[in-house]
Amino acid sequence: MTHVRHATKAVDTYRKAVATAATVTAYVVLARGMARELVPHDLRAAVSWAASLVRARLEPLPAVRRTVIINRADGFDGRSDNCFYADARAYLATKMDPLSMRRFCLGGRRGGRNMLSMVPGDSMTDVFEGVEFKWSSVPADGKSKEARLELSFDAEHTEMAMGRYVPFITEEVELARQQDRELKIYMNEGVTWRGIVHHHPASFDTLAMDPELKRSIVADLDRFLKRKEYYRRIGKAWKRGYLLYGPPGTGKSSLVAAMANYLRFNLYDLDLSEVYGNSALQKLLMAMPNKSILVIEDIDCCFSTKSREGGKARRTPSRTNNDTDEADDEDEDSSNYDSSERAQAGGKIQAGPEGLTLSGLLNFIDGLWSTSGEERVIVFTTNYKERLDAALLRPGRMDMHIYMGYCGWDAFKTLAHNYFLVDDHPLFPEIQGLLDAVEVTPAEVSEMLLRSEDVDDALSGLVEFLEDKKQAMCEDNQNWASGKSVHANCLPSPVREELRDALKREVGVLAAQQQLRHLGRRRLHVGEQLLYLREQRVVVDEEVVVDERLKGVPAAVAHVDVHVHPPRPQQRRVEAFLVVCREHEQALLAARRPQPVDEVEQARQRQALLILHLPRSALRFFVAVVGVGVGIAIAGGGLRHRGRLAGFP
Ligand SMILES: Nc1ncnc2c1ncn2[C@@H]1O[C@H](COP(=O)(O)OP(=O)(O)OP(=O)(O)O)[C@@H](O)[C@H]1O
Repeated sequence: MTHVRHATKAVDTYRKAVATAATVTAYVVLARGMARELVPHDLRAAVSWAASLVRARLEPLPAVRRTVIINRADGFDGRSDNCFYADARAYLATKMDPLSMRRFCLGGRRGGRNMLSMVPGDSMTDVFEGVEFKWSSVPADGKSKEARLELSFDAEHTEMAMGRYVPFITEEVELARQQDRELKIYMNEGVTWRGIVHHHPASFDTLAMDPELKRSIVADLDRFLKRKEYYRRIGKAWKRGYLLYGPPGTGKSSLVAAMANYLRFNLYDLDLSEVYGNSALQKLLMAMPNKSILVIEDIDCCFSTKSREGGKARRTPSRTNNDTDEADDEDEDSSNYDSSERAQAGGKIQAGPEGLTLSGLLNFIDGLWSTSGEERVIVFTTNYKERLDAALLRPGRMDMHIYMGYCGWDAFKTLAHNYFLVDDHPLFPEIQGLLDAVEVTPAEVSEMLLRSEDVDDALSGLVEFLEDKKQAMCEDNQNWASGKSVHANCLPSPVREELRDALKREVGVLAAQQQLRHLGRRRLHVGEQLLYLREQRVVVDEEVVVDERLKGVPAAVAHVDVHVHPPRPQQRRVEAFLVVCREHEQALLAARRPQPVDEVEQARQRQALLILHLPRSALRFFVAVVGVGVGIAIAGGGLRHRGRLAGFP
């Protein structure tokens, strides 16, 4: 019943509404007819004009548009290229979505990729800060022989378009170009830089290190990039310094490469032993462009202690700290060096005002770079921070000190992910426990992971390696305590340091370093393997990356094994084998086999002479192309064969 009552009520309401509408319409028609009849035509026209005036006031005006024409060729002569045309095309290519376009052009390679572009006659819209900008590709016509781009927008946004949008496009494209460009690494040769393409794959993703530290480095680099105005305002050169320190093989060079890849800056690897004086250094530094990274590796080896202590007896950087010790020994025992070596060394060792000290170098960099150039990063690396000059460690000198340490759990997980894309594995807990117990470098772990493509095999191999290391460490600790022979790498760090110093002091390992320096080698990984201290005989195997830059060239990475046999200080003998490894493993073995001393001596002397007289580039060529697979022996007091020396009293 209620339902029927509701329906009847609705029908009544509807009827009333229809009747009212009909009445209103009838009145309007009637009023219109009467107005037409009664109101004079002029009055009606005046009312209509007034109404249109009010309407025009209330309605918005159609927007005035501005159009910017961007020709392919430049303004006046029409012969040079218009840079902004290329920028705009590159920018639009990144904004085009092929899925939403009916047709588009493909071509004009950039950074090894094909670029999309509009078909002449088509247009697209880009939105910047909420404002629409219309881009059209206009075909050639009577006005212009070449197709052009047109950018149109509402006139009220003209200021924004020219002041922000156009510069934004240029900056974006410049940034993308930087990302696309091939990076280079430059080495100093005389007073010039020589560059080769730098394809180091290291990135912050692949770098195995403490994640917090990694984040802080990236944040620091980002902040540095953004602070152009800040540096200008405080009147300082726009540069940032990083000191990387830690044991060999912990990723210092990899971090430098990751920085270069992240910033897209070229690397300038300064070998101070090749710099003959202040003016040469000045020329080199001045020749470095903006957006570059200056790297000086093993900075602790570049300056003598005396120069560090106040410059009383300054020398050029070609001598190492360690050399200094040796030099002191030389005073006691000048028979250690023959006159030709002395002459050779003398080519670079000059006392006096021309010599560089570390603080001098730093001031030089500050001075030169504050007057010219900007956006530079400077990186020093060292294995021994404690040996560094106070000038370098002074607050404000190097902006960030970064310790690259042994492989921890987080670092291992990064490596495992890099090599096998695994984030978990049944062997992980065991590995974690072992990593807590032994000191192992990321380089050692990487090497173990590289040994097999099968994750189970590789991780089992790593577990075995770590267990051996742990075992050796325990044994060596016991041996060390009871005065027996030791495996130095497995000793606790302080003891190892002590040993290293003792080794240097007692047996002059650095005689070997001095020799190796003449081979143009870059870095020395001191990895003492066996110390038979009680027998007063030391065998040191030093692995030397002859030249980091040769990586990637087949057979370019070499080992130098240095064997020091020091019965008495004045009878030191140093033997160095420079052996191209990997593909030439056989040659390495052959070179180690006992051979008649005379033959070996002659052959090696020839090679040594050849190498000593070759410039670095030729040395690299020699090593890389000819593939020197045999050892080069150099002895402190003459060349000798290992077999003979092993029996030295
Ligand atoms: N932290 C790391 N992350 C990833 N890989 C690493 C790391 N450390 C070392 N490696 C691996 O070991 C190799 C050697 O490392 P790298 O040359 O960077 O060490 P380093 O600390 O610079 O050594 P050195 O002090 O002897 O110059 C690298 O090519 C890389 O494969």
